[in-house]
Amino acid sequence: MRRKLAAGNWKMNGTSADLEQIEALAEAHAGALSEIMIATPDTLLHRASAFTKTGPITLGAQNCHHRESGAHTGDVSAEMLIDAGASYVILGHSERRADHDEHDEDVRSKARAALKAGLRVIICMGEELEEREADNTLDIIGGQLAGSIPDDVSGETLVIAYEPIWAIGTGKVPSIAQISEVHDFIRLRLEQRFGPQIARGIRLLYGGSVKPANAAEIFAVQNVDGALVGGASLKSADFGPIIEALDAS
Ligand SMILES: O=C(CO)COP(=O)(O)O
Repeated sequence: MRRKLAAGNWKMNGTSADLEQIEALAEAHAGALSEIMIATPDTLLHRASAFTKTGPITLGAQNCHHRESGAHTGDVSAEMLIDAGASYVILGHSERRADHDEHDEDVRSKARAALKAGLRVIICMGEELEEREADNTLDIIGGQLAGSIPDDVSGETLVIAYEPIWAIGTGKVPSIAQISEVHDFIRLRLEQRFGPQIARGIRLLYGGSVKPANAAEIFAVQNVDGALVGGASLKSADFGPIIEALDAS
């Protein structure tokens, strides 16, 4: 049985004043059935870890370097993230693919480094609007799956987030049928590559304009095991109802 995961991606938002949002979530959802992960900026990880020592909240980072250490000014290794309090790292987010020219092979080597260090990885993938309109979505996702995911994964260590680029921060959400089609396709490809036992343990998140108002409908989809939430994860008043919808699904 896969444990549901409500994952928040704070992106480049948040200073120490916002730690109270994590504190409030930890208090309000101490008994949550779902796992709750918040990927803060690296600068907040250590202080946020004070609120996540007990209870269902785990912390994550939003990127890591593919090497363990060395002369890489401005970069952060997986081991450093663990040291600061992270147990997850989000990799291959479309914003990093666009802003930092990250490609599938970069995501794959970062994922290898993260897994080796002991982080769990959330690998993101998704299509552009033109690709969706040209009916190429499954080809794009199939390519990203094959290229971004390393061989040595398990249901414990790998989470995949399907985030259509055109749905991120736009208020637009794919139809339930579209979400279902992509998630079923990802599960099938994982089964073909890793075998049914591993594939059935890997959690598949939907991401892109998830809000309290649409969460329950999305969580009712069979192969949706949770969400990767951007804007609505910044305030506990928004993220809380999403966690409750996931617990109830
Ligand atoms: O990119 C996302 C999460 O990684 C989704 O962001 P929004 O929830 O703000 O659309």
